[in-house]
Amino acid sequence: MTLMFDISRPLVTGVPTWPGDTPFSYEVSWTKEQSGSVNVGKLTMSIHTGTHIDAPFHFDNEGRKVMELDLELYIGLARVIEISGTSSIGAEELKAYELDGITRLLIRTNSWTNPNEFPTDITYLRDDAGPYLAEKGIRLIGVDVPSVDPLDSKVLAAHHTLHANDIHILEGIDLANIALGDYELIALPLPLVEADGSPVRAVLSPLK
Ligand SMILES: Nc1ccccc1C(=O)C[C@H](N)C(=O)O
Ligand SMILES: [Zn+2]
Ligand SMILES: [Zn+2]
Repeated sequence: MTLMFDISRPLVTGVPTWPGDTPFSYEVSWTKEQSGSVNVGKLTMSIHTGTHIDAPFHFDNEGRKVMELDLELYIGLARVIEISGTSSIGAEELKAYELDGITRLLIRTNSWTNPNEFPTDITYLRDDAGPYLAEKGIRLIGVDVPSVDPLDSKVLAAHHTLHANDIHILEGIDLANIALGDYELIALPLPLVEADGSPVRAVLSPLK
């Protein structure tokens, strides 16, 4: 039996976006009747909608763009852990978890409680999370919230410290129905050459 768990948030009209950011829209801009053969869709969205990855260019003008990222980090063994009921996560909380040999870590914070609304308060990563995770060999961090920083942060300390420690960022995954443990993750970004991030279809498969 091949099981695959979809941990992506559906992209649909009305999906929550960052306050002030571009609303998501899909429309058939050229109908089958008009074209004579096919329906042709048009997509308008902020890249930071739903389940997506950030490229360093998102928070650093000199940073790498999507096509320059390490593709192999978005496929492979990932561990899903839960750290909930805390307003932030740093080395202290992370120390409780066995992370040896783990490259990709997905954290269920359970702090985005209503998926139909943009959250007002989320569990974020503190400055010492990046260095601690890097020391453990983590290269990709995934969270079930729209940001690794506080929603009102302008300095984006977690984004910067994760990047400085060579850790790639995956945001907005949906881990609500996923049992904790190890999986094969696939969350490939689109080949957007100039982009600051990319929507991803993120899935977890049980290990064989
Ligand atoms: N889209 C935005 C609009 C305004 C201010 C921030 C954002 C963000 O996307 C930041 C967030 N940390 C993110 O990486 O998704
Ligand atoms: Zn983002
Ligand atoms: Zn981000």
